[in-house]
Amino acid sequence: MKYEGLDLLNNHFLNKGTAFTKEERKENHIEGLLPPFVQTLDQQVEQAYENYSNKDTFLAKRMYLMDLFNENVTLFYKLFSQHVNEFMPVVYDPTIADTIENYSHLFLDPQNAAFLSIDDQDDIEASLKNASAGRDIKLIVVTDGEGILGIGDWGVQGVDISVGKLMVYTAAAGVDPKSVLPVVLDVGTNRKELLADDLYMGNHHERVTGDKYYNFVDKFVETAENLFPDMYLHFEDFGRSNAANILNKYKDNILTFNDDIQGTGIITLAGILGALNISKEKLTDQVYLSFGAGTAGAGITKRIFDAMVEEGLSEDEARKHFYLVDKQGLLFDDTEDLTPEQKPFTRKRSEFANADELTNLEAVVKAVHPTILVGTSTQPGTFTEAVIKEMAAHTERPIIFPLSNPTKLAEAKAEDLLKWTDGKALIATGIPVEPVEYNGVTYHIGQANNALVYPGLGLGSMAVNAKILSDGMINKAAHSLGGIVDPTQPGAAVLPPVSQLDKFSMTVANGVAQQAIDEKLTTATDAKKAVADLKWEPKY
Ligand SMILES: NC(=O)c1ccc[n+]([C@@H]2O[C@H](COP(=O)([O-])OP(=O)(O)OC[C@H]3O[C@@H](n4cnc5c(N)ncnc54)[C@H](O)[C@@H]3O)[C@@H](O)[C@H]2O)c1
Ligand SMILES: O=C(O)C[C@H](O)C(=O)O
Ligand SMILES: [Mn+2]
Repeated sequence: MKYEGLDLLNNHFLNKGTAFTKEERKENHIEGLLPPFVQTLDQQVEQAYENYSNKDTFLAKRMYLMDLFNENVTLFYKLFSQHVNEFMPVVYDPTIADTIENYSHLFLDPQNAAFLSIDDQDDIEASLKNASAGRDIKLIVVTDGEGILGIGDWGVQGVDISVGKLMVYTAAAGVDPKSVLPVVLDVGTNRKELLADDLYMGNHHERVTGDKYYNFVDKFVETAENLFPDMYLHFEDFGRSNAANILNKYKDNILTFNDDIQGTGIITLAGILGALNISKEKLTDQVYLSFGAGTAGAGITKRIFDAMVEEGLSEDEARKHFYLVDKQGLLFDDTEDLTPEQKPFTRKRSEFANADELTNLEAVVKAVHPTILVGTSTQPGTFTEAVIKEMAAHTERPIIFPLSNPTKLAEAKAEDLLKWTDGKALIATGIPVEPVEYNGVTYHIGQANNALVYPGLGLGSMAVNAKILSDGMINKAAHSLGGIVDPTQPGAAVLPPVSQLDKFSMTVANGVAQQAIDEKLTTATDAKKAVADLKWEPKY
């Protein structure tokens, strides 16, 4: 189908705006619809950046960028690619949390998303076809909005996380924006203020659960697979009771990925390897404490556990290095309401003289002397001075990762962690943090956010159209981020900087594609060529 006239200007994939040449304007019947001067893409970028810079708040900046995306995808990504560091917190976390909480009130445009309602299941196929509009979809990010970041259940408003994650795929790894589709599964919401809000745009009923819920997810997966057989299916921010079930159901049969479980596991392992590269310690000597053992906490624990086993420990030996703390305190084998993912990492009460007192983080830190403390609890400020000083009293370079997002939920601030440990802590945070000056040293703080790996992992997997996403491919991604940061520099970060996101996404993509080839999960033979062939660039 040929687009011309206003249809062309209104198609954000094809629109070049003021960059349409005189000839193109004539040929496509848009002469007179634009100011006469023909601009270059660079001039458009300059003008857009000026406008962006004049907005006062992150929210206003984000709204401006979303408008730009809706007008001209090429311009949006060219601009994004030139300001990755500056735009990430605006296009993505933490600002995206504000737009999700206020989605129904801020709403202007559905941004190509497919809205699938559990109440209209016969429409699934038509909805996916309508939203894809004939495009060859290779990547879907789907959410059901139940476990958005750490802010919980936001129903259909969670669609913005699918939109935002996809924008990062393109900015970081050059995934073709024409090949992606954001999807939200609207199964209701349990957030009372949304149900009571007349302007709430989702289904006004509580979440549907059980068989009806899982059948709906099944129907979506099956329909999407039929329509888009080469698709990479990325699950995001599902609730704690469903995320792992869904991953386990599909991971051995289709090319699928759970970002909160697997993506977070990869980036945290990469961060820990980076920290150990600085401290020159061994992974198998570490004592690991997970504070918050939900989707992310348990997913990370499993990844670090697997890494210890790969480094030579038996499963039983490796398990002894792990402690999980959740709402109930330290998790024991007799703790009530354990999730299946928590069970393998519980402890026996008989291991402790004071087991019944281990109901809070400080008591557990005192009892087990962790060398690594990872926070995925959604509980702000819980890495207190007392907790951190106790930890630092028993290990030379404590590895401390407060990963809860968005900013308001982080377990601690990097500057406090450095102060409380006299600059010894090896830190990574979930959200971006400016470098911290302490005692004359500039400490760079790594961002352990899955956004540093999922784009490359996805591009590599899609490039070779791997049958599934294997543990080997995941492992490869985790080991691909080493060697970029110089660990001998004082204040070195444990992870490479977001400003190099595009570069190391390619390293991850190439490594993952090669691993898929080595494991015979693809018919492709040349990883680098496959990745380069799939990579999209913003240009006219
Ligand atoms: N940095 C990253 O890349 C990344 C990735 C995924 C998740 N996260 C963050 O991790 C957090 C958790 O996400 P999730 O998907 O695992 O959510 P989740 O709901 O599955 O898990 C949260 C866990 O914290 C526990 N918890 C609640 N209160 C607690 C308390 N007082 N003490 C100890 N534990 C407590 C809950 O019981 C639950 O098990 C969120 O803030 C999210 O933004 C960060
Ligand atoms: O979205 C993020 O910033 C990371 C992660 O997927 C989360 O749920 O917090
Ligand atoms: Mn997430």
